[in-house]
Amino acid sequence: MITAATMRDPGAMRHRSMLFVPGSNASMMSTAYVYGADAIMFDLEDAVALREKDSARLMVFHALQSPVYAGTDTVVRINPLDTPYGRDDLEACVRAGARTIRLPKTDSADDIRELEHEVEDVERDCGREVGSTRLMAAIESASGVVNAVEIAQASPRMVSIALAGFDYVIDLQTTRSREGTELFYARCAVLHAARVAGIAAYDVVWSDVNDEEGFLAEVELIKRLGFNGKSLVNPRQVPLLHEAFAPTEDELAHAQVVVAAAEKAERDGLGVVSLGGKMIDAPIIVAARRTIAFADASGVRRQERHA
Ligand SMILES: CC(=O)SCCNC(=O)CCNC(=O)[C@H](O)C(C)(C)COP(=O)(O)OP(=O)(O)OC[C@H]1O[C@@H](n2cnc3c(N)ncnc32)[C@H](O)[C@@H]1OP(=O)(O)O
Ligand SMILES: O=C([O-])CC(=O)C(=O)O
Ligand SMILES: [Mg+2]
Repeated sequence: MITAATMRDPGAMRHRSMLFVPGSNASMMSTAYVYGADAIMFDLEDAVALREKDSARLMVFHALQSPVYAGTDTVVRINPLDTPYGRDDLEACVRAGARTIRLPKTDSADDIRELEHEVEDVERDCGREVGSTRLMAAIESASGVVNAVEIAQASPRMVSIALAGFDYVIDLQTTRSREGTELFYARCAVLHAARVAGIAAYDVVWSDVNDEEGFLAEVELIKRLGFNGKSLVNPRQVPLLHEAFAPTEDELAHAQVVVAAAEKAERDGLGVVSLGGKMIDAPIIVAARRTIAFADASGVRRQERHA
């Protein structure tokens, strides 16, 4: 039986970066794995021109099976199922062993249930383990935002949900600003939906790849809101994002001391711990463990700490 627990490995929740790579660009696809993104997302949707849809699908089919992507978390953004390309995209990607399918323009839980049904048919057909393909939804409309909780909970295969800001602002009848005021409600709604469902939340892409300052300001905002990470369009954004999400050495050192004190209290049979006169309770211990997990994902060096 497919359960949420079997689909969601804790590693997927620690992802910060999901790098878009146009499925029609052979040169980008052949090198994308070197940039250290937590997940590589081959795109068959809006980055691919209509006349290249079939050739891009074939290239992604081969890239997914290439040994260079064997150790990479691969995501494919297929075309919506109500387009002439969606079902062919899905079949090719599931057959080739994509770890996650990203459904763009998800407006309702029914979109995910339809996708799940189709994925299961292909898995059975090609002899892949039923349930081995994970799903994620990109929310790109007001309907999607309003239905975000049902979408996030629509299938045990769901591992994450992403806000897609460019199409969303068109639906909202506004434009994308540098500070992102127009995205605030949607960001909070998508994030809450992810947390209710126990899955990861990804923020919008930042398209002006030369505006490093604007990108970093947005990253600070989404980190503070609680997002797991962000969809990216350019390799230069990967280290910037990872660095911004990495705890400082001081934050890591404090988290380690908190966890060590909590573990000692548990061994000593004490319920409440005091650290430097401050009470350490359960939420603080959870936050400290989260900091350590982020530090591990970011490669921040740990030192032995004792209570
Ligand atoms: C709204 C949406 O739907 S967004 C999702 C769809 N869009 C995409 O997938 C866009 C992907 N990104 C890109 O095409 C490009 O990064 C752009 C157009 C944003 C910027 O292009 P440039 O300014 O030329 O990028 P830049 O100069 O940083 O490229 C440097 C190198 O990185 C490579 N590169 C750039 N973007 C990517 C990428 N997304 N994946 C892999 N490699 C990339 C380039 O091929 C180049 O390689 P080279 O040095 O071997 O020639
Ligand atoms: O899915 C994404 O992150 C990008 C996208 O399509 C959008 O912003 O409309
Ligand atoms: Mg879009």
